[in-house]
Amino acid sequence: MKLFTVEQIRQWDAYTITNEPITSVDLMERAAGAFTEWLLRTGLAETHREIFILCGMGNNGGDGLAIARLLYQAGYRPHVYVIRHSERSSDDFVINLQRYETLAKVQWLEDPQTLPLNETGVIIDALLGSGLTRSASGLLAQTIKQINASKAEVISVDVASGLFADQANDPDDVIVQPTHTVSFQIPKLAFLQPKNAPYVGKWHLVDIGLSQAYVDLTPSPYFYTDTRAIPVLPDRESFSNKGTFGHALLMAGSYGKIGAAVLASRSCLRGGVGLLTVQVPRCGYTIIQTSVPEAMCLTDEHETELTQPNDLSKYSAVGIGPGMGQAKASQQLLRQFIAQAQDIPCVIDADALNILSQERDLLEQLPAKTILTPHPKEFERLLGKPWKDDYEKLRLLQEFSTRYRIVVVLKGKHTVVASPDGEFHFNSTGNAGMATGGTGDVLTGVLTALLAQKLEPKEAAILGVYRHGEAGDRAAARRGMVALTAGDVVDGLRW
Ligand SMILES: NC(=O)C1=CN([C@@H]2O[C@H](COP(=O)(O)OP(=O)(O)OC[C@H]3O[C@@H](n4cnc5c(N)ncnc54)[C@H](OP(=O)(O)O)[C@@H]3O)[C@@H](O)[C@H]2O)[C@H](O)CC1
Ligand SMILES: [K+]
Repeated sequence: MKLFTVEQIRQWDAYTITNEPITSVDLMERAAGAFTEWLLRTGLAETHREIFILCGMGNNGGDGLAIARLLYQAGYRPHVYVIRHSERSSDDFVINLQRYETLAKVQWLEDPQTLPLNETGVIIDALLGSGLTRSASGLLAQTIKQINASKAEVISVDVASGLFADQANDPDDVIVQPTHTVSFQIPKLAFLQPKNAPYVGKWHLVDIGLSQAYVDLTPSPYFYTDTRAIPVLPDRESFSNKGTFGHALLMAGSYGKIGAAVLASRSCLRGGVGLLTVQVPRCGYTIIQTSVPEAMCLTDEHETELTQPNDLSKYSAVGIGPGMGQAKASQQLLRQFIAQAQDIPCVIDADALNILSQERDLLEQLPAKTILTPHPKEFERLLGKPWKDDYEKLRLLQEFSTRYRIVVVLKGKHTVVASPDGEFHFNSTGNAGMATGGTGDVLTGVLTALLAQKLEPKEAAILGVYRHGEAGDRAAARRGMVALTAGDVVDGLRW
């Protein structure tokens, strides 16, 4: 799914109004109808619950008033408040105010302290939406503080009031902290940024029928990987043999961390590779041979560390780094590996990334088909500097990916795949149970398997990250997030 900036969403609105055609107030009616249907379907607005609808004077407030009317017509009796936060009001706000007032009165809120909010009620937050132009202050900020203090269930319309939909907020901004955000048509970029988690809650999309033609015509670097957008593996022909699906090499493990090599190997096999060779230090030989009998084991001459370069020419892809440690000899090995692997697709992870951060000249020499898989701390080390906010992080990520012509998988709740063509693909699968040791090694194995099957690095990264998260979701469904281990993620892989 393509994602847009606030300015593009405004143009999308206008394009739909002109080309469908539909009047803007009817489009608002459609948005309010979709929100109300969601609300009634979820049972969050049961009849015994008090419903408070807090409206601004722009189109987000207009949505709030239209929702109030639809609920009223469905038999509910919401308390509707309007806040005078601006000199101006939008035309569709005015129309919807008049329509509501044919049924009941609204209250113009003068003093937020008087709001009778309580924890058994449900608050519909329609103060401000994507039209936010500055941080909330004054009466608006006081109202938002009251909402957050109420402990009521809060449902934000389109976007939490006070949250910028496509740029960073200041750390001390006052922003609604909703339980749910019900957003129109597409997730806003803000929903995918880690620092915004408290200002999004669980987010849901409702379809308001904005023009598909506009989506097709409008370029954007931002994408959300949902089921409709994942790349596919080629079909397995009935005459294929194990050679068809590539021969992968994993270089992983050190004394005390052979488990990382085991996990990456198991997931590489579940990723569909034809043949797998695992290079581990001597101490890992028996472990690999007994716990991953499907793999061939290549033992390093060193007892506890990876040190030995080997002939890479027979491998279709290599994954290097899980559990590898950062011993001097392993640093030298990585240097030799990079020099040798120029024509081989490879995944560089974990300790190998930390070695790259220290030996920065190696970044300039990375093979053309490289995927790096840092978590935020590792990426910060690779950059050599921290970022100011999540959006600056994305800019730096894009610069980094373009400069070194590599795909970077930045791991997190919405893992983002950045590619040298400037695109960002945010992942939609996975869960907090996966924040546990070894899940990164599992991802490295999967990505190596996909590269070995000749997927391009960008497609391999988007698909592998998606399936890895999906496997984690299966594991969480079976065991719960607390009990989830990296091995369960391997078991959850399906294609
Ligand atoms: N395509 C869609 O998704 C549709 C969205 N709809 C809804 O419309 C809003 C966006 O509406 P818009 O009128 O553009 O913006 P807001 O309602 O968010 O804001 C209105 C005005 O508020 C003023 N403003 C902005 N920031 C502040 C602030 N910090 N303090 C006080 N006032 C503020 C500003 O006006 P000024 O002239 O005062 O600057 C804004 O213009 C979207 O989120 C959806 O809910 C449609 O209903 C359907 C299609
Ligand atoms: K809102």
